[in-house]
Amino acid sequence: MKDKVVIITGGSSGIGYALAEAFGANGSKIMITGRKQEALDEATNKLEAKGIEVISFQSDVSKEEDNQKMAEAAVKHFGRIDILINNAGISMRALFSELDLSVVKRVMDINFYGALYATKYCLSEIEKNQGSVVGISSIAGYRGLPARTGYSASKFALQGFLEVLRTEMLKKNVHVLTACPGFTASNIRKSSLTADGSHQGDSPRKEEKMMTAEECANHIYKATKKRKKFLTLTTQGKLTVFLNKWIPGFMDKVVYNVMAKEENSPFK
Ligand SMILES: NC(=O)c1ccc[n+]([C@@H]2O[C@H](COP(=O)([O-])OP(=O)(O)OC[C@H]3O[C@@H](n4cnc5c(N)ncnc54)[C@H](O)[C@@H]3O)[C@@H](O)[C@H]2O)c1
Repeated sequence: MKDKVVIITGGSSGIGYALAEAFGANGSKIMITGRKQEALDEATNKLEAKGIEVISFQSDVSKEEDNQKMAEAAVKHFGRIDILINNAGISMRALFSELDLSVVKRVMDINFYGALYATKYCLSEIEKNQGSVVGISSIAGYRGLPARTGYSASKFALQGFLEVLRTEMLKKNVHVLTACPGFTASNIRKSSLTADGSHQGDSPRKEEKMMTAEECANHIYKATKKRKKFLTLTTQGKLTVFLNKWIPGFMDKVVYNVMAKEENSPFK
């Protein structure tokens, strides 16, 4: 991974920031992107203090033109792109019957279209270098989670896109990884959108009991290095994917009961 140029969207916090640390610690050159320059500056300073070669680029993944500019800026600065990690994402939590449809659109624009745009503008460079496209999906991209219609739909769509890309790139030796973390401690649940599009504010789950962002990033780093096609994390996540394939009706009940136990569950 030494000297590989890695773009990480949404790289100023959570799993994205931990990925910047993991790749950077192994000698990769990093570009982190995000919407807020202040958060990017703070993350860049912390990474530089660890001896990591890093630049930031202010960009909203849901805006196609920002992704084109991002790819151009990476090539201008580093001369190449080897790995794109489509990490930027948001979540939502509300029953579909109560949900303002603009929330689903916002989630799709970031989680699905954001990855599509970023990949579109980085792909020719990645092809030249026989590099990698990594998509950070979720267990929710294999098994729909109640009160997460928009989120699950965006991750199912992402996985469909990645599967086709992987197949199209077979003879070009471009590696495509679909990475599916399970519950990982981060801000994603606090910033989740509610039925009317406002932020949830609190996590409904015990974040301290989850995998850390650093552990998650290390798994993704290793899977990228080994050019694995799939990474499914946590025993609970693997079991969910496996059982859902064979007994989806039974899993409806299991998943309903698990999600209904969350704090302030919309089912109550
Ligand atoms: N934390 C989990 O439990 C979990 C589980 C499975 C998958 N994931 C996925 O991991 C990825 C990272 O999430 P996280 O848990 O680290 O949460 P996080 O909220 O810490 O990170 C998400 C990052 O994306 C950025 N972002 C959001 N909208 C953006 C936009 N329009 N343009 C650019 N950047 C934007 C945020 O600012 C943030 O830096 C997401 O794709 C998420 O769906 C997380």
